Amino acid sequence: MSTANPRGTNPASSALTPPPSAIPPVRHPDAPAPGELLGAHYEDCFGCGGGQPHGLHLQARAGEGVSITAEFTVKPAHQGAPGLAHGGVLTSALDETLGSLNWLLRTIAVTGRLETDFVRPVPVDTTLFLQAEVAAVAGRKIYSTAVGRIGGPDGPVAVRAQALFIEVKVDHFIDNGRPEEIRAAMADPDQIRRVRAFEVNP
Ligand SMILES: CCCCC/C=C\C/C=C\C/C=C\C/C=C\CCCC(=O)SCCNC(=O)CCNC(=O)[C@H](O)C(C)(C)COP(=O)(O)OP(=O)(O)OC[C@H]1O[C@@H](n2cnc3c(N)ncnc32)[C@H](O)[C@@H]1OP(=O)(O)O
Repeated sequence: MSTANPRGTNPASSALTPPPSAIPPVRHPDAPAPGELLGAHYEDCFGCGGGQPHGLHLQARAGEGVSITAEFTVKPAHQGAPGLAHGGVLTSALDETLGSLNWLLRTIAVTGRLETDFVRPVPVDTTLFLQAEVAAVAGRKIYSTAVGRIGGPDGPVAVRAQALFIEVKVDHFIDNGRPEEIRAAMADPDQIRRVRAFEVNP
């Protein structure tokens, strides 16, 4: 996937254009190897968790450099129009894929802005083949792009997105999440291990 013109003919808003001071992303030395499945970052995540019956159950795999591939199959629960995926659900799949990129940087970050181009309708039962990469980093700001294809990893483009993620500390979740879920997450050793992996690294 090229970052030269990730949206085809549609320009992104200026907030999604890296500033001149931006630098190329650096893959963390402990990032999962290319081809490795990342697994869910949180069991109850709508995008990747196994604990959400109607969630996307998106599976992301590390790619080369700071890139990710992922697959998501549209289920009847994801419809907007009869037999077609809801646009917001497709954007969620893009958001999740783009968010997964931050694992390769070992940075905790949240979506600040996300713009989606819907290029083709996506029918129920279709698998969306997603590819995403970080284009540039400027301080806490991470600029990324993603594309979703149908029919196969090299099939026609159905959706494209450009995003700005903002780096946050783990306190972002602790301070803002509903206490019930935060307490449960903090009592789960697997969850703590996943978060610590980010915190102890430079
Ligand atoms: C113990 C339990 C913990 C459990 C945690 C579990 C897991 C965590 C680990 C790993 C996660 C891994 C993968 C996640 C994968 C996928 C998930 C999908 C991702 C999401 O779905 S995540 C949900 C949606 N997301 C939000 O819920 C964000 C709500 N929001 C805020 O929380 C604040 O808004 C925030 C923090 C974004 C910024 O706030 P802030 O105060 O920290 O920083 P500030 O405002 O100063 O912005 C700094 C610079 O970014 C620029 N900037 C900011 N926002 C911008 C925008 N929208 N457009 C253009 N520029 C923007 C400013 O202009 C400034 O730029 P400059 O530095 O140049 O002045």
